[in-house]
Amino acid sequence: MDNYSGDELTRILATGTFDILHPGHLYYLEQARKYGSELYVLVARDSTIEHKPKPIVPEKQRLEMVKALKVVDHALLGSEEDMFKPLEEVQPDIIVLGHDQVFDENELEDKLQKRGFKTKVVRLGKPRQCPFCSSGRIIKRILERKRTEL
Ligand SMILES: Cc1cc2nc3c(=O)[nH]c(=O)nc-3n(C[C@H](O)[C@H](O)[C@H](O)COP(=O)(O)O)c2cc1C
Ligand SMILES: Nc1ncnc2c1ncn2[C@@H]1O[C@H](COP(=O)(O)OP(=O)(O)OP(=O)(O)O)[C@@H](O)[C@H]1O
Repeated sequence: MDNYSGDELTRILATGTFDILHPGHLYYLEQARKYGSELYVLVARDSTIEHKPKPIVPEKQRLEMVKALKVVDHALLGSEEDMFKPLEEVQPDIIVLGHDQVFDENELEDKLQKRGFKTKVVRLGKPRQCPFCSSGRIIKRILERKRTEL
């Protein structure tokens, strides 16, 4: 899809954990913002994160930091029970998935349709490459540094 250039309001939704912010997150959000005129960011709840280690930073603090980013128009915490519930409030036109997010875009679009949403789903391509553009890698680095100090 081309970058957004129209006059109408197009709501974009980006999602993620955003534990320990880094430039990769910024890059993702800036790329997502290009698809529309208003960027909503849904921050995952501590209790729902099961595909990787639980975040270090608690959900309210992760939300506060995401909200403060210039590229973000609105940020909210997700639901603990039903991932489609917050979408009733946001009503996104487009959901932008990051390069490595665990959802299949066609499957997600089908599920959204079944729930009555006309939302499109797009997936971004290449990630931003930098040594610490990953929360997991930052944590690993801290642990290595501490281990050598012992
Ligand atoms: C459309 C959509 C809705 C989501 N809704 C919720 C939600 O309500 N609550 C939640 O905790 N996570 C929700 N998530 C999942 C997370 O925001 C996040 O994408 C997922 O945990 C993968 O995280 P990661 O990319 O940071 O690894 C949703 C994801 C998508 C794509
Ligand atoms: N380096 C990067 N370049 C582009 N997008 C990124 C990058 N790092 C994270 N993202 C995107 O940011 C969103 C939130 O990512 P997430 O919170 O999982 O961070 P992460 O650094 O990838 O975490 P982890 O290292 O624990 O996997 C996802 O959509 C993810 O694809």
